[in-house]
Amino acid sequence: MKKEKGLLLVLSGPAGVGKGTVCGALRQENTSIQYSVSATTRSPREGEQDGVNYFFKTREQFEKMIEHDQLLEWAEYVGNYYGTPIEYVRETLDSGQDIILEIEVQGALKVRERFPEGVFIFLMPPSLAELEAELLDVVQKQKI
Ligand SMILES: Nc1nc2c(ncn2[C@@H]2O[C@H](COP(=O)(O)OP(=O)(O)O)[C@@H](O)[C@H]2O)c(=O)[nH]1
Ligand SMILES: Nc1ncnc2c1ncn2[C@@H]1O[C@H](COP(=O)(O)OP(=O)(O)O)[C@@H](O)[C@H]1O
Repeated sequence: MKKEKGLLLVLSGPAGVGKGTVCGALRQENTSIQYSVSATTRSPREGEQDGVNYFFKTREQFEKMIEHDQLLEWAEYVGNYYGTPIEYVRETLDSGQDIILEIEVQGALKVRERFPEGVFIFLMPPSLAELEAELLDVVQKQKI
């Protein structure tokens, strides 16, 4: 019998809304959901590992990935490229496992064009004022 394809889940929303927190909580649950590791041209932060948090690339390497159609979607965000390597997503779905992407909004819209059968989750802040306060807090902590 043919195996059912896995489910593509996309978690998106504005910066600081809590996407990372939701994904982190999901990981604690030890579900069988797989997590897509994105490629990015931003520098690794302290404690981040190549291949675990992101695949860290130069702009030239990233542009080659775009050229060779190796990304399901990509976007430029705050001066850096971010993109989802397509092969792992395909393999995972073909093997019948579910996969989640945690990506910003432009990327999520592109995924929706290619995979309309996916499940798209858009996280909203309780209010714009709370989002603004949260972002100011993040900026102060990271001294962006
Ligand atoms: N379009 C797209 N966005 C991504 C991808 N990977 C991460 N992002 C998003 O890029 C934004 C910045 O991520 P990051 O630099 O790790 O900072 P932080 O998540 O705000 O701490 C976040 O909104 C991520 O969800 C990707 O593969 N594609
Ligand atoms: N439900 C929530 N209520 C209040 N603060 C939250 C909530 N979820 C996450 N946070 C806080 O908001 C900040 C941004 O969360 P994060 O998950 O990094 O957002 P994103 O990945 O969308 O940028 C963190 O300091 C986190 O602790």
